[in-house]
Amino acid sequence: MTALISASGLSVAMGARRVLSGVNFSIDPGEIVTVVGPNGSGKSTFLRALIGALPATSGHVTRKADLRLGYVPQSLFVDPSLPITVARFLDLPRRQSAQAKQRVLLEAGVEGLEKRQLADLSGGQKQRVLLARALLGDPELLLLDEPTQGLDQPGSAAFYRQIETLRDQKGCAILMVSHELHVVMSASDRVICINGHICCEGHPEVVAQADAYRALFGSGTRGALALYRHEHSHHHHHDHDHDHDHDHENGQEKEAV
Ligand SMILES: Nc1ncnc2c1ncn2[C@@H]1O[C@H](COP(=O)(O)OP(=O)(O)OP(=O)(O)O)[C@@H](O)[C@H]1O
Repeated sequence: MTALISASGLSVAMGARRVLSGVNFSIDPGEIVTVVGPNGSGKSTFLRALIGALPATSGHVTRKADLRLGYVPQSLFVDPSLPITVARFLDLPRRQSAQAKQRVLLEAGVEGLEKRQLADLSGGQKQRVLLARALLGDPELLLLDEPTQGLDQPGSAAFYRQIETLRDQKGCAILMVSHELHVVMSASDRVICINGHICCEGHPEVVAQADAYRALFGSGTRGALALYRHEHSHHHHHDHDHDHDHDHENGQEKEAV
């Protein structure tokens, strides 16, 4: 399988300060990868370097030719004194057909919102409209930088379920940054923990138990992780022989490094 993006020995400096060092990474079609790490650990820098918005100071990044990217920002501020409907918003910067708008709103889980004022939507609806906009270009890779900021935990969990459904239906790969480890991890095939370099990576279960991860985030997230699974009625067994009530959980395991 050809990777959509890969990085090898990627280092990025901001002025005199090295923000990322020696990062090796790749994401394949259809994969969901979540990047976690403390504040200021280089997560946004990593995303920006991967898409070519920031130059590598050493190492290199390779992107599939003509890679179709969709980007979902953290949040959207809408000035209530500037009325704009959802449909008009989706027409920026390029006019879209009514069918295209209908399709992406449906895919993002907010069908029928075309005529609503953006300013009147709930936080969760706004995030889904941003997601819908990112889907207009039929992306092979969706990048999300803390896409659920301001949503409560059930709202975030619902958003991540939507992301998973999208991947299952459209086969697009997802690369996202999130602070909400406990909510997002179950939706990920792979988690990358960054703190200036990759501290550990692998299947969510493996990362949650890795020493480097625990040193950064403590061990408290295990319980919350289990809680989230419970909501999904996932059943997990460490030998992975019996846990197939949901088949998206069967991603391969990598050893933590
Ligand atoms: N334009 C810039 N000029 C100088 N330093 C920068 C610049 N952008 C980011 N940095 C520094 O690089 C480091 C990594 O920033 P980055 O935004 O990648 O971290 P992050 O992990 O995304 O943080 P957060 O979780 O707080 O969003 C930080 O110390 C930040 O201060």
